[in-house]
Amino acid sequence: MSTVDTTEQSSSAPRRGRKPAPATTVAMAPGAVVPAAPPAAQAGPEHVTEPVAYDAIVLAGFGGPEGQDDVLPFLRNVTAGRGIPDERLEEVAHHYRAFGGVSPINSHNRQLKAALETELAGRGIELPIYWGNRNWDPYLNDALREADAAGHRRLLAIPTSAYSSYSSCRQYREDLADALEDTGLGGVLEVDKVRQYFDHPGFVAPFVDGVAAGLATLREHGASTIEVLFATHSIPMGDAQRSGPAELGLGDGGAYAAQHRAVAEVVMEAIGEPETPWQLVYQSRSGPPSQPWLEPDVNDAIAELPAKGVDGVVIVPLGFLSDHMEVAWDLDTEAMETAAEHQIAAARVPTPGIHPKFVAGLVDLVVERLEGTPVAARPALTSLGPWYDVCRPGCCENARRGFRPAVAGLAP
Ligand SMILES: CC1=C(CCC(=O)O)c2cc3nc(cc4[nH]c(cc5[nH]c(cc1n2)c(C)c5CCC(=O)O)c(CCC(=O)O)c4C)C(CCC(=O)O)=C3C
Ligand SMILES: [Fe+2]
Repeated sequence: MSTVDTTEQSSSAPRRGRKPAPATTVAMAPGAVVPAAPPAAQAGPEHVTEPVAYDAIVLAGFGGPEGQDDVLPFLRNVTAGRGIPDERLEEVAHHYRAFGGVSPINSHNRQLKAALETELAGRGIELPIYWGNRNWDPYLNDALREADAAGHRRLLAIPTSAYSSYSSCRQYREDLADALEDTGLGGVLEVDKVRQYFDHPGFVAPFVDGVAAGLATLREHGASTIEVLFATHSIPMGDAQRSGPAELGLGDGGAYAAQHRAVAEVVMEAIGEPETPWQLVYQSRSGPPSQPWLEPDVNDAIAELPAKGVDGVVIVPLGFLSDHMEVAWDLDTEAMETAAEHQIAAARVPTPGIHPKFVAGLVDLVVERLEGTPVAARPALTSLGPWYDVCRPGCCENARRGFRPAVAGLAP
């Protein structure tokens, strides 16, 4: 039994025991486009192809506690109005308490902001970045007030979330609309957002490096039959079905699951191992047991591996940008324990973090909107993208909460 954590492995670490990546990785180069049949990629009002003179960027984060006293107030913010019982909050608080009440997420976003500033400066783009969170200090309200005080008027938001769903897209749009309302800046500032970037080469490239390195590490440690588990946040089935615009008809898991599956497929192709078994699994489920959420859970999937003759698992945090609490607890603590229990060697792939290609990719997304890049010239590695700049009415709506105003949406 061995548990190998590749967390610290940098993308530039030598990949021993692998032949050079095959030609398919060429598709990872920024600028490469997969022009395949696009349900979403057709030019229309959802894509803005006029240049816009944005004068600042808002980095819109989730937020996390930075000490034991922050933990419960933070959790109350996250679950505000959702009737999540205190027992459940205590359960989650325990994850944070085990780490001194500090989520690494804010420090990651500070690093990302600094890396983006360096990248922008290096390209001669003079756009300041204001960082604000949905659930903790500094809040989106603070970011908007700061941008306004500095005289900015047209803001482009970069949410720290790559996929479509209520929690990963619309809720950021709604909270930005709330922040405009709260600060009284609704008529003063205009806030757009970059498209969801699940299939942007800059987001995908770090996972390609990481999965290749994870497989190599496990093989070096003697694993012979390996399965790759692409893990993302579970969400309620109803949210999944409503993720993305209904018109796309992407089936039970909606755009959310379809986007993850498509990216996972691209990653396996890019490392030249389309035949290596993989599956999409889910983590961090909450909510009452009576409510169906996306499955299987990562731990259940790991428990099934020995019966399939699998002795190594690569765990890919495909749904996340940084090693925050959902990664540190649910994957590095729980899933690693499950793997050890079942005598499966496990390697956890790094999140994009501040990988230079990821940072450059986010700046590419900003440039795309500054220049109004034609849809056909926008890089996207799956046939689902390039995703919308502006969401259709009802896109990613939350059935439980009903309609709330949101920025970056088409008028109903
Ligand atoms: C899709 C998705 C992402 C990915 C997109 C993105 O990154 O935005 C994400 C990220 C995150 N989720 C986080 C934390 C939490 N999420 C919760 C609750 C929930 N998340 C949901 C979904 C997602 N969540 C859902 C459907 C709920 C149930 C509540 C509801 O019905 O809407 C709760 C409440 C307690 C609980 O219910 O477990 C907490 C504390 C943190 C911060 C980690 C840190 O502090 O380091 C991050 C980055
Ligand atoms: Fe969450």
